Amino acid sequence: MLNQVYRLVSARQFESQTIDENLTSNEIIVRPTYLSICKADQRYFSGNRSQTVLKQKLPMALIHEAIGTVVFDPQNEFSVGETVAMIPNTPSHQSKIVKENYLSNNHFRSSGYDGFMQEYVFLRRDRVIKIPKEFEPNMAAFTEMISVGVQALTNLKETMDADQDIIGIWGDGNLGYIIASLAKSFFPNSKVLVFGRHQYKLDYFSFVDETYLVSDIPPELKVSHALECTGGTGSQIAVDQIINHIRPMGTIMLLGVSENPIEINTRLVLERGLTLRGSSRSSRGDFQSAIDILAKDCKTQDRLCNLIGETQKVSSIKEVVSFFEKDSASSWGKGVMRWAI
Ligand SMILES: NC(=O)C1=CN([C@@H]2O[C@H](COP(=O)(O)OP(=O)(O)OC[C@H]3O[C@@H](n4cnc5c(N)ncnc54)[C@H](OP(=O)(O)O)[C@@H]3O)[C@@H](O)[C@H]2O)C=CC1
Ligand SMILES: O=C(CO)[C@H](O)[C@H](O)COP(=O)(O)O
Ligand SMILES: [Zn+2]
Repeated sequence: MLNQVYRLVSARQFESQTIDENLTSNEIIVRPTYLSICKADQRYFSGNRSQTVLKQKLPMALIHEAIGTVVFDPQNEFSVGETVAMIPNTPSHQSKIVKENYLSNNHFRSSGYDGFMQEYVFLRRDRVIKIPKEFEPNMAAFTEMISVGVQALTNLKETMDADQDIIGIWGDGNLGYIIASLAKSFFPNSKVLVFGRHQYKLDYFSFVDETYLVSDIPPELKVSHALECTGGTGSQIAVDQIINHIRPMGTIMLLGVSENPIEINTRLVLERGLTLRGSSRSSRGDFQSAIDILAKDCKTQDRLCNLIGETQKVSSIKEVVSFFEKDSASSWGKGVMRWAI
């Protein structure tokens, strides 16, 4: 079957390319409906990656956060028209030790492999997951990012010591907001504190116990454990501040993606017996947990709806380009495209 794939060929330039795809019985066909933009997509779109990486990964269809409707399932496990989230991570083997999102030869869509900016997406059936009908579709579009939050909080739970008093989240953007929204589901008895750079963003976090501007943290304030959700050069400053505000033997979960290596004060990491653990992407299990948490908890669903930023129906490549630009200039929330190409 001929399919149209909308690939980024160079910064700010997409091209429609026709590919011939054959469906195997283990695959289903999904028509994308709502596509949410991740910072990783923005870095490719704006050419904010090294020339070597761009040369290696482009042309490539962007977007790894999306829902769609089932068009065809040769095994009739999914009904036609059913809404599903698509899982970008496609592992080729399993391991009893390594989680599927850390396996070395897995394929991650929109990071070296075509993402969801396609007319139809052909996926292995274990790479789709049913979305409850009552979920707001713009919010459901960023289920992948919510599942990243589930993965990080699960990793933190696995690693942290018995002190669960105070969880600190550095970063007042999308990822910080998602993790703050999920934190009480994982640590109901912990205080949740958010540290950010902008008061107007911190105002969205009204449901957490305390928020602080990073320029104004009381010197004596200490957290038990911390999650770094800043990225870029902000990561170095955030990690340094966390090291100075974390109790001995605390765990720091690192989530922010930095283009260049950052410096870490290892002397203090050693002295304080800290654990630094990276958390990247998510597994099918994290998608299911994210959906289960939201299905049981309307408050968290409503909070995550407050993260919906710019939304727009897009019917042409020209509209996609202007939507990426609008999303990049937006001061709050996740940009979501209603896919009509
Ligand atoms: N590990 C994973 O699997 C994933 C990682 N990411 C990565 O996470 C990072 C954050 O993404 P996202 O939330 O969408 O981005 P946002 O830009 O929405 O959020 C980052 C926020 O952190 C603020 N910030 C910057 N420096 C600091 C600091 N030192 N202390 C506290 N806050 C700070 C930023 O302010 P300002 O704008 O002023 O800099 C911004 O408000 C990105 O690098 C992204 O690629 C995203 C998804 C999954
Ligand atoms: O957003 C993410 C997961 O949701 C990751 O940050 C993203 O996969 C990083 O990919 P890349 O190496 O291509 O920047
Ligand atoms: Zn992402």
